[in-house]
Amino acid sequence: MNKFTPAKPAGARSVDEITGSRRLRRMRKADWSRRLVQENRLTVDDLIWPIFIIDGENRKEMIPAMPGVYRMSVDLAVKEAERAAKLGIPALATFPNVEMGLRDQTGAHILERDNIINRATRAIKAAVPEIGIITDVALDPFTSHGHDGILRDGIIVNDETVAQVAAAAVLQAAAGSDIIAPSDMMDGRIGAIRDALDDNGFHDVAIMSYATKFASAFYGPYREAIGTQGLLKGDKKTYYIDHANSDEAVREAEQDLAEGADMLMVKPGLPYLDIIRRLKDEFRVPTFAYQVSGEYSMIKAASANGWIDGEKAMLESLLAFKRAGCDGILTYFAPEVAEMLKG
Ligand SMILES: NCC(=O)CCC(=O)O
Ligand SMILES: [Mg+2]
Repeated sequence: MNKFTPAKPAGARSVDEITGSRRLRRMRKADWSRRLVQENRLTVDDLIWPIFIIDGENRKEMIPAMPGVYRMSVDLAVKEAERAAKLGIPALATFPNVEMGLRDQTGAHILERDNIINRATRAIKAAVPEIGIITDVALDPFTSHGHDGILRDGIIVNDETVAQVAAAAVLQAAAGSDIIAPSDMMDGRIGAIRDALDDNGFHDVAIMSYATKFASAFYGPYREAIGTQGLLKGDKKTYYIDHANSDEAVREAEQDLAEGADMLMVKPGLPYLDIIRRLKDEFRVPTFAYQVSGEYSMIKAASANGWIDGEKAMLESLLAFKRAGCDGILTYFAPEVAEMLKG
Protein backbone atom coordinates (compact mmCIF):
# COMPACT_ATOMS: atom_id res chain seq x y z
CA MET A 1 0.00 0.00 0.00
CA ASN A 2 1.16 3.47 -0.75
CA LYS A 3 1.67 5.84 2.13
CA PHE A 4 -0.68 8.80 2.02
CA THR A 5 1.14 12.09 1.67
CA PRO A 6 -1.07 15.07 2.51
CA ALA A 7 -1.07 17.71 -0.15
CA LYS A 8 0.86 20.85 0.68
CA PRO A 9 -0.58 23.54 -1.48
CA ALA A 10 1.84 25.98 -2.96
CA GLY A 11 2.15 29.01 -0.73
CA ALA A 12 1.01 27.18 2.44
CA ARG A 13 2.45 28.83 5.55
CA SER A 14 4.95 27.06 7.73
CA VAL A 15 4.12 26.56 11.43
CA ASP A 16 6.59 29.31 12.34
CA GLU A 17 4.79 31.67 9.99
CA ILE A 18 1.44 30.67 11.49
CA THR A 19 2.55 31.07 15.10
CA GLY A 20 4.94 33.93 14.59
CA SER A 21 7.42 31.56 16.26
CA ARG A 22 5.46 31.75 19.49
CA ARG A 23 5.56 28.11 20.49
CA LEU A 24 3.83 27.49 23.80
CA ARG A 25 5.13 23.94 23.94
CA ARG A 26 8.65 25.27 24.57
CA MET A 27 8.10 25.59 28.30
CA ARG A 28 6.18 22.31 28.51
CA LYS A 29 9.11 20.27 27.28
CA ALA A 30 10.47 19.03 30.60
CA ASP A 31 9.47 18.53 34.19
CA TRP A 32 11.83 21.31 35.35
CA SER A 33 10.42 23.86 32.93
CA ARG A 34 6.83 22.91 33.72
CA ARG A 35 7.55 23.38 37.43
CA LEU A 36 9.20 26.71 36.70
CA VAL A 37 6.13 28.19 35.00
CA GLN A 38 3.44 26.53 37.15
CA GLU A 39 0.97 29.25 38.10
CA ASN A 40 -0.98 27.67 40.91
CA ARG A 41 -0.05 25.26 43.64
CA LEU A 42 -1.93 23.23 46.18
CA THR A 43 -0.51 23.19 49.67
CA VAL A 44 -1.65 21.73 52.95
CA ASP A 45 -2.50 25.29 54.05
CA ASP A 46 -5.36 25.24 51.56
CA LEU A 47 -7.21 22.40 53.24
CA ILE A 48 -10.21 22.35 55.54
CA TRP A 49 -11.27 18.86 56.61
CA PRO A 50 -15.00 18.23 57.17
CA ILE A 51 -15.56 15.46 59.74
CA PHE A 52 -18.69 13.69 61.00
CA ILE A 53 -19.36 13.32 64.71
CA ILE A 54 -21.57 10.77 66.52
CA ASP A 55 -22.38 10.07 70.14
CA GLY A 56 -20.70 7.38 72.19
CA GLU A 57 -17.14 6.38 72.83
CA ASN A 58 -14.59 4.70 70.62
CA ARG A 59 -17.21 4.51 67.87
CA LYS A 60 -16.35 4.67 64.21
CA GLU A 61 -18.97 4.01 61.53
CA MET A 62 -18.46 3.58 57.81
CA ILE A 63 -20.51 5.73 55.48
CA PRO A 64 -21.18 3.40 52.54
CA ALA A 65 -21.74 6.22 50.03
CA MET A 66 -18.45 7.88 51.04
CA PRO A 67 -15.71 5.25 50.97
CA GLY A 68 -12.89 6.17 53.36
CA VAL A 69 -15.02 8.64 55.36
CA TYR A 70 -16.33 7.74 58.83
CA ARG A 71 -18.61 9.05 61.52
CA MET A 72 -16.60 9.22 64.74
CA SER A 73 -17.33 9.64 68.41
CA VAL A 74 -15.80 12.72 70.04
CA ASP A 75 -12.82 10.84 71.54
CA LEU A 76 -11.83 9.52 68.10
CA ALA A 77 -12.46 12.92 66.51
CA VAL A 78 -9.93 14.36 68.97
CA LYS A 79 -7.38 11.78 67.77
CA GLU A 80 -8.10 12.70 64.16
CA ALA A 81 -7.74 16.39 65.04
CA GLU A 82 -4.30 15.60 66.47
CA ARG A 83 -3.39 13.79 63.26
CA ALA A 84 -4.69 16.70 61.16
CA ALA A 85 -2.68 19.23 63.17
CA LYS A 86 0.47 17.13 62.73
CA LEU A 87 -0.17 17.08 59.00
CA GLY A 88 -0.45 20.87 59.05
CA ILE A 89 -4.15 21.02 58.10
CA PRO A 90 -5.23 24.48 59.32
CA ALA A 91 -8.84 23.75 60.24
CA LEU A 92 -11.60 21.19 60.70
CA ALA A 93 -15.29 21.62 59.93
CA THR A 94 -17.52 19.47 62.12
CA PHE A 95 -20.92 18.01 61.21
CA PRO A 96 -23.07 15.93 63.56
CA ASN A 97 -25.18 12.87 63.00
CA VAL A 98 -27.66 13.56 65.78
CA GLU A 99 -29.59 10.70 67.44
CA MET A 100 -33.07 10.48 65.94
CA GLY A 101 -34.71 10.89 69.35
CA LEU A 102 -33.11 14.33 69.69
CA ARG A 103 -34.44 15.67 66.39
CA ASP A 104 -37.70 17.59 66.24
CA GLN A 105 -39.79 19.92 64.09
CA THR A 106 -37.77 23.04 65.04
CA GLY A 107 -34.32 21.57 65.57
CA ALA A 108 -34.37 22.78 69.18
CA HIS A 109 -31.47 20.55 70.18
CA ILE A 110 -29.10 22.95 68.42
CA LEU A 111 -29.76 25.27 71.38
CA GLU A 112 -28.42 22.74 73.93
CA ARG A 113 -25.12 23.90 75.31
CA ASP A 114 -23.90 20.32 75.48
CA ASN A 115 -25.09 19.02 72.14
CA ILE A 116 -22.66 16.86 70.25
CA ILE A 117 -21.24 19.66 68.12
CA ASN A 118 -20.39 21.82 71.11
CA ARG A 119 -18.97 18.86 73.04
CA ALA A 120 -16.77 18.02 70.07
CA THR A 121 -15.56 21.62 69.82
CA ARG A 122 -14.68 21.75 73.51
CA ALA A 123 -12.86 18.42 73.44
CA ILE A 124 -10.89 19.21 70.29
CA LYS A 125 -9.99 22.72 71.45
CA ALA A 126 -8.81 21.37 74.81
CA ALA A 127 -6.59 18.73 73.22
CA VAL A 128 -5.49 20.45 70.01
CA PRO A 129 -5.78 24.21 70.54
CA GLU A 130 -3.64 24.95 67.48
CA ILE A 131 -6.22 23.69 64.96
CA GLY A 132 -9.05 25.94 63.79
CA ILE A 133 -12.62 24.78 64.36
CA ILE A 134 -15.38 25.71 61.94
CA THR A 135 -18.94 24.93 62.95
CA ASP A 136 -22.06 24.92 60.82
CA VAL A 137 -25.13 26.43 62.49
CA ALA A 138 -27.72 25.01 60.09
CA LEU A 139 -30.66 23.16 61.57
CA ASP A 140 -30.79 20.20 59.16
CA PRO A 141 -28.93 17.71 61.39
CA PHE A 142 -31.32 18.63 64.23
CA THR A 143 -34.73 18.67 62.52
CA SER A 144 -37.00 15.66 62.16
CA HIS A 145 -37.67 16.67 58.53
CA GLY A 146 -34.08 17.33 57.44
CA HIS A 147 -34.71 20.91 56.34
CA ASP A 148 -32.32 23.71 57.29
CA GLY A 149 -35.05 25.80 58.84
CA ILE A 150 -38.10 25.69 61.03
CA LEU A 151 -40.97 24.14 59.09
CA ARG A 152 -44.49 25.47 59.63
CA ASP A 153 -47.45 24.57 57.41
CA GLY A 154 -45.11 23.43 54.67
CA ILE A 155 -43.06 26.66 54.73
CA ILE A 156 -39.50 27.12 55.96
CA VAL A 157 -39.96 30.23 58.09
CA ASN A 158 -37.09 32.61 57.61
CA ASP A 159 -36.96 35.04 60.53
CA GLU A 160 -37.66 32.55 63.29
CA THR A 161 -34.95 30.31 61.86
CA VAL A 162 -32.51 33.23 61.77
CA ALA A 163 -33.10 33.98 65.45
CA GLN A 164 -32.47 30.35 66.39
CA VAL A 165 -29.38 30.05 64.20
CA ALA A 166 -27.93 33.25 65.70
CA ALA A 167 -28.51 31.95 69.23
CA ALA A 168 -26.90 28.63 68.32
CA ALA A 169 -23.90 30.49 66.89
CA VAL A 170 -23.32 32.13 70.28
CA LEU A 171 -23.33 28.70 71.97
CA GLN A 172 -20.89 27.39 69.38
CA ALA A 173 -18.60 30.37 69.92
CA ALA A 174 -18.79 29.86 73.67
CA ALA A 175 -17.75 26.24 73.15
CA GLY A 176 -14.63 27.47 71.34
CA SER A 177 -15.58 27.57 67.68
CA ASP A 178 -13.25 29.90 65.74
CA ILE A 179 -15.39 30.32 62.66
CA ILE A 180 -19.16 30.15 62.41
CA ALA A 181 -20.22 28.88 59.00
CA PRO A 182 -23.97 29.06 58.45
CA SER A 183 -25.10 26.83 55.60
CA ASP A 184 -28.86 27.38 55.76
CA MET A 185 -29.23 30.24 53.24
CA MET A 186 -31.91 32.10 55.24
CA ASP A 187 -32.04 35.82 54.44
CA GLY A 188 -30.37 38.02 57.03
CA ARG A 189 -28.59 35.32 58.97
CA ILE A 190 -25.10 36.70 58.56
CA GLY A 191 -26.01 40.08 60.06
CA ALA A 192 -28.00 38.45 62.85
CA ILE A 193 -25.12 36.10 63.71
CA ARG A 194 -22.60 38.97 63.64
CA ASP A 195 -24.78 41.02 66.01
CA ALA A 196 -25.32 38.08 68.35
CA LEU A 197 -21.61 37.22 68.45
CA ASP A 198 -20.62 40.85 69.10
CA ASP A 199 -23.30 41.34 71.76
CA ASN A 200 -21.85 38.36 73.59
CA GLY A 201 -18.25 39.47 73.36
CA PHE A 202 -17.19 37.16 70.54
CA HIS A 203 -15.75 39.89 68.33
CA ASP A 204 -12.91 37.64 67.21
CA VAL A 205 -15.07 34.78 66.05
CA ALA A 206 -15.22 34.97 62.26
CA ILE A 207 -18.02 34.14 59.86
CA MET A 208 -17.51 32.05 56.76
CA SER A 209 -20.71 32.38 54.82
CA TYR A 210 -22.00 29.53 52.75
CA ALA A 211 -22.91 32.50 50.58
CA THR A 212 -23.70 30.63 47.44
CA LYS A 213 -25.13 27.26 48.26
CA PHE A 214 -26.88 25.85 45.25
CA ALA A 215 -29.80 23.44 45.12
CA SER A 216 -27.81 20.45 44.00
CA ALA A 217 -27.92 16.71 43.48
CA PHE A 218 -24.33 16.45 44.68
CA TYR A 219 -25.23 16.47 48.40
CA GLY A 220 -26.67 12.92 48.32
CA PRO A 221 -23.93 11.06 50.21
CA TYR A 222 -23.76 13.80 52.89
CA ARG A 223 -27.42 13.21 53.67
CA GLU A 224 -26.56 9.58 54.34
CA ALA A 225 -23.63 10.71 56.51
CA ILE A 226 -25.77 12.92 58.77
CA GLY A 227 -28.83 10.66 58.57
CA THR A 228 -31.28 13.00 56.85
CA GLN A 229 -31.77 11.14 53.58
CA GLY A 230 -34.78 9.19 54.81
CA LEU A 231 -36.30 12.22 56.50
CA LEU A 232 -36.19 14.88 53.84
CA LYS A 233 -39.46 15.44 51.98
CA GLY A 234 -39.39 17.65 48.95
CA ASP A 235 -36.38 19.73 48.11
CA LYS A 236 -34.53 22.81 49.32
CA LYS A 237 -35.28 25.04 46.35
CA THR A 238 -37.06 27.70 48.42
CA TYR A 239 -33.80 28.59 50.15
CA TYR A 240 -30.80 27.31 48.18
CA ILE A 241 -29.89 29.08 44.91
CA ASP A 242 -31.18 27.77 41.58
CA HIS A 243 -28.15 26.19 39.92
CA ALA A 244 -29.07 27.98 36.69
CA ASN A 245 -28.19 31.34 38.26
CA SER A 246 -24.94 33.22 38.46
CA ASP A 247 -25.92 36.90 38.91
CA GLU A 248 -28.05 35.85 41.87
CA ALA A 249 -24.98 34.21 43.43
CA VAL A 250 -23.12 37.52 43.12
CA ARG A 251 -26.02 39.32 44.83
CA GLU A 252 -26.04 36.75 47.66
CA ALA A 253 -22.31 37.17 48.21
CA GLU A 254 -22.58 40.96 48.11
CA GLN A 255 -25.39 40.87 50.66
CA ASP A 256 -23.52 38.52 53.00
CA LEU A 257 -20.40 40.69 52.88
CA ALA A 258 -22.46 43.78 53.63
CA GLU A 259 -23.95 41.95 56.62
CA GLY A 260 -20.50 41.12 57.97
CA ALA A 261 -19.20 37.88 56.44
CA ASP A 262 -15.40 37.58 56.66
CA MET A 263 -15.16 34.84 54.06
CA LEU A 264 -17.27 33.46 51.25
CA MET A 265 -17.87 29.89 50.27
CA VAL A 266 -19.16 28.40 47.05
CA LYS A 267 -20.90 25.03 47.28
CA PRO A 268 -20.79 22.57 45.55
CA GLY A 269 -17.34 23.09 44.10
CA LEU A 270 -16.27 21.66 40.78
CA PRO A 271 -19.48 22.32 38.81
CA TYR A 272 -19.37 25.93 40.08
CA LEU A 273 -15.84 27.11 39.24
CA ASP A 274 -17.36 29.95 37.22
CA ILE A 275 -19.04 31.25 40.37
CA ILE A 276 -15.77 31.07 42.33
CA ARG A 277 -13.99 33.10 39.68
CA ARG A 278 -16.78 35.69 39.51
CA LEU A 279 -16.85 36.16 43.28
CA LYS A 280 -13.07 36.39 43.58
CA ASP A 281 -12.85 38.96 40.78
CA GLU A 282 -15.80 40.95 42.10
CA PHE A 283 -15.09 41.05 45.85
CA ARG A 284 -11.42 40.07 46.44
CA VAL A 285 -12.16 38.51 49.80
CA PRO A 286 -11.06 35.11 51.12
CA THR A 287 -13.03 32.65 49.03
CA PHE A 288 -13.51 28.95 49.64
CA ALA A 289 -15.08 26.03 47.84
CA TYR A 290 -16.79 23.07 49.38
CA GLN A 291 -15.94 19.98 47.36
CA VAL A 292 -19.08 18.21 48.48
CA SER A 293 -19.83 14.59 49.18
CA GLY A 294 -21.09 13.75 45.70
CA GLU A 295 -17.94 15.15 44.13
CA TYR A 296 -15.82 13.08 46.51
CA SER A 297 -17.83 9.93 45.94
CA MET A 298 -17.77 10.26 42.15
CA ILE A 299 -13.98 10.31 42.16
CA LYS A 300 -13.81 7.43 44.65
CA ALA A 301 -16.33 5.29 42.75
CA ALA A 302 -14.77 5.83 39.33
CA SER A 303 -11.38 5.11 40.81
CA ALA A 304 -12.59 1.93 42.55
CA ASN A 305 -13.85 0.74 39.16
CA GLY A 306 -10.51 1.44 37.56
CA TRP A 307 -12.05 4.06 35.27
CA ILE A 308 -9.90 6.96 36.41
CA ASP A 309 -6.72 7.38 38.43
CA GLY A 310 -8.24 8.46 41.75
CA GLU A 311 -5.16 10.18 43.14
CA LYS A 312 -4.54 12.19 40.01
CA ALA A 313 -8.22 13.15 39.73
CA MET A 314 -8.21 14.22 43.38
CA LEU A 315 -5.16 16.44 42.92
CA GLU A 316 -6.42 17.85 39.63
CA SER A 317 -9.81 18.72 41.11
CA LEU A 318 -8.22 20.46 44.12
CA LEU A 319 -5.77 22.43 42.00
CA ALA A 320 -8.66 23.50 39.76
CA PHE A 321 -10.16 25.28 42.79
CA LYS A 322 -6.92 27.20 43.28
CA ARG A 323 -6.84 28.16 39.61
CA ALA A 324 -10.45 29.36 39.82
CA GLY A 325 -9.46 31.72 42.64
CA CYS A 326 -10.00 29.80 45.88
CA ASP A 327 -7.97 30.52 48.98
CA GLY A 328 -8.88 27.14 50.38
CA ILE A 329 -11.07 24.09 49.94
CA LEU A 330 -13.29 22.11 52.26
CA THR A 331 -12.64 18.57 51.12
CA TYR A 332 -13.11 15.04 52.44
CA PHE A 333 -9.79 14.29 50.73
CA ALA A 334 -7.95 16.58 53.19
CA PRO A 335 -6.02 13.98 55.24
CA GLU A 336 -5.24 11.86 52.17
CA VAL A 337 -3.94 14.79 50.17
CA ALA A 338 -2.07 16.22 53.16
CA GLU A 339 -0.24 12.89 53.55
CA MET A 340 0.62 12.98 49.85
CA LEU A 341 1.83 16.58 49.92
CA LYS A 342 3.95 15.78 52.92
CA GLY A 343 5.43 12.63 51.39
N1 LIG B 1 -23.69 21.86 55.39
C1 LIG B 1 -22.69 21.01 54.92
C2 LIG B 1 -23.13 20.24 53.74
O1 LIG B 1 -24.28 20.37 53.35
C3 LIG B 1 -22.15 19.34 53.04
C4 LIG B 1 -22.70 18.79 51.78
C5 LIG B 1 -21.91 17.66 51.17
O2 LIG B 1 -20.75 17.39 51.51
O3 LIG B 1 -22.48 17.04 50.27
MG1 LIG C 1 -28.09 35.55 52.02
